[in-house]
Amino acid sequence: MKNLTKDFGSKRVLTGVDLKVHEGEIIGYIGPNGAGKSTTVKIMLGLIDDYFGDVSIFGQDIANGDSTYKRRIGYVPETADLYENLTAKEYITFIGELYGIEPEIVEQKAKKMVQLFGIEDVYHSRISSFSKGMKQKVLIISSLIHNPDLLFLDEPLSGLDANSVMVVKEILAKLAADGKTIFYSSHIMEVVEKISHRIILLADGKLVADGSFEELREKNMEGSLEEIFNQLTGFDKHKAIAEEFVSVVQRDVT
Ligand SMILES: Nc1ncnc2c1ncn2[C@@H]1O[C@H](COP(=O)(O)OP(=O)(O)OP(=O)(O)O)[C@@H](O)[C@H]1O
Repeated sequence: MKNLTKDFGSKRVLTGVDLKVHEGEIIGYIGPNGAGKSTTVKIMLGLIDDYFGDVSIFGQDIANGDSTYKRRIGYVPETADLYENLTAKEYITFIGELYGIEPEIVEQKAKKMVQLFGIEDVYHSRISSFSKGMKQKVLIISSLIHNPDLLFLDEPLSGLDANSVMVVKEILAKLAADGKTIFYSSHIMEVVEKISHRIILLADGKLVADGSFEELREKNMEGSLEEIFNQLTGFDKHKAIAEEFVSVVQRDVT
C-alpha cells in the first residue's frame, strides 16, 4: 500500500498508510475500534474501490480491472452472513466451486477438513442448527478450501473451544511456514503477541507501530502487547472508566 487514504463522506478514516508485506508473514493487524482495520482489508479484497493511493497485491495494482488476484485470497470476516439454510457440505462445496475447484475435489477436501475439525457428525445438517464455534469452523474451512496464498482473518478464533484454538494456531503457523501470508486481526492481544511475526498497529487511520513484538518492546515500550497497545494509543483510564461505569450501574432504579 502506498499512501492509502480513504474518506467516507467528509470523514477521513485512512490517512496515507504505507505498508509492504512479504510472503510467509503472519501480520498481527491491530488497533482500537474504528481505527480503519476492516476498511483497509475491504480495500484489499476489492470490496471498496473508491480510495486514494496505490494498492498492489501479488505485484499487481488491484485497480487495474483484473480481479483474478481474488482467487488467491481467503477471508474470514468478523461477522459473516452464512447461508444458514444450507448444510455444511452444501455451503463449503458451494464456496469451493465459486473459486473454480472441481466438485469431486472440493467434496473430498471438505469431508476431510470437517472430520479434522471434529464436526463430521453435522456435515449434512443445516448450518442454522450449529453452535457459534461450529459455524466458525465452517467459515475457516471455506476460507482455506482453495489453498489461498493470502489470508485475511478477522477474530478467527471467536467461539472456538481451547482445543480447536490450538489446532487453528498450529495450522496458521504451518501455512506461514509454507509461504502463505496471513493478516490476523484481533482484539485478543495475548494471541496476537504469540502468533504474529510482525505487529502492525493502526490508530485513527494512521500506522503508529510496525515491528516484531520484540522490536516494539525495544522501542521503550514495556510489558505485554496489551500494555504496549495501551501506551501507543495513549490509554490509561480503564480503572477510572470502570469505576464510573459500575457507579452508574448501581444507581437507584426506583
Ligand atoms: N460504510 C461506511 N460508511 C461510513 N463510515 C464508515 C463505513 N465503514 C466504516 N466507516 C467508518 O470508518 C472508520 C473505520 O472503521 P473500520 O470498520 O475500518 O474500523 P476497525 O478498525 O475495523 O474497527 P473494529 O475494531 O471496531 O472492527 C470508523 O469511524 C467507521 O465508523
